[in-house]
Amino acid sequence: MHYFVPRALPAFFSRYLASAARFANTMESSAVQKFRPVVVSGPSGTGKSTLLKRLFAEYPDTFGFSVSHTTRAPRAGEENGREYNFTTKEAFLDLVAQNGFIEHAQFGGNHYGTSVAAIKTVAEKERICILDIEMEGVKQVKLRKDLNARFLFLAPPSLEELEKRLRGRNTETEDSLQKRLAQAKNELEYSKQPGAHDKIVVNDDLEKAYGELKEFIVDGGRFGAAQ
Ligand SMILES: Nc1ncnc2c1ncn2[C@@H]1O[C@H](COP(=O)(O)OP(=O)(O)OP(=O)(O)O)[C@@H](O)[C@H]1O
Repeated sequence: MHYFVPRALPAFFSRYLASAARFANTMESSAVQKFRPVVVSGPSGTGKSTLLKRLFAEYPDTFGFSVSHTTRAPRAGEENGREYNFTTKEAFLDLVAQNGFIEHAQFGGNHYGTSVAAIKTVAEKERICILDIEMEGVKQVKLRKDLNARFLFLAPPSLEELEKRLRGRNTETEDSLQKRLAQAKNELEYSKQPGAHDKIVVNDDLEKAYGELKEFIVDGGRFGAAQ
C-alpha cells in the first residue's frame, strides 16, 4: 500500500517550528539581557546575608529570588508559585532528566531544586534575580550561558577572621564549623581560578565592602546590562 506523503509539508513545519523556537528564545533571553541574574557566593559566614539585606533595603522592588521546586506537600498558608513550585516526584524527575535544574537535592525524602525557568521568571518580572549559592551551584550556573548571569565572590579577610565571625554568630556546632571552614578553603581556591568570578569583594571593612558590592551590582543603574 502506498501513502501519499507530502514532502514539502514536513519541511514547512520544521522551518516553522525552528523559527518559532528562535522567536521564543529571543523573547526569553531578552529579559535576562536587561535583568541579568547576579550570583553572589562566598564561604559561609563571610557576610553575604548581611550585605544583601542592606542592598535590598536601599533598593526596594529591584531584586528578586527564584522560587524553588519541591515535591513536599504544601503547608497551610503556602501558595503554589509563591513559597515553592509544588510538584509531583514524576514531574520533578522529568525536569531533572531535561537538565532543567541548576541544582537539586533530596532532604527528608523530598526533592528540592532551583530551576532555570524559575530564574528566568524573575527577569521576566523585571527584577534582578539574586542567587546566593555555593560553589557547585556557581559552576552549574556558569554552564548555562542562556542565563546571562554575573558572578560576585565575597571573600573573608582571612580564614582566621572567618572562623571568628562564625563563632561570633553562635549558630554552629564545632562539627559544622569545621565543615564550613574546610569548604571555605575550597571556595577560596576556586575563586583564584582565572575567570571564576567577575568581581571579588573582600569583606574586611563592612562599609567599604558594601560600597564595592553595590557598585558592581547596581552598576550606575545599568545592573550589568549593555546600554
Ligand atoms: N565586615 C564585617 N566585619 C565584621 N563582622 C561582619 C562583617 N560582615 C559580616 N559580619 C558578621 O559575620 C557574621 C556572618 O555574616 P552573615 O551571616 O551575613 O554570613 P553569610 O555569608 O550570609 O553566611 P551563610 O552563608 O552561612 O548564611 C555575622 O555575625 C555578621 O554580623
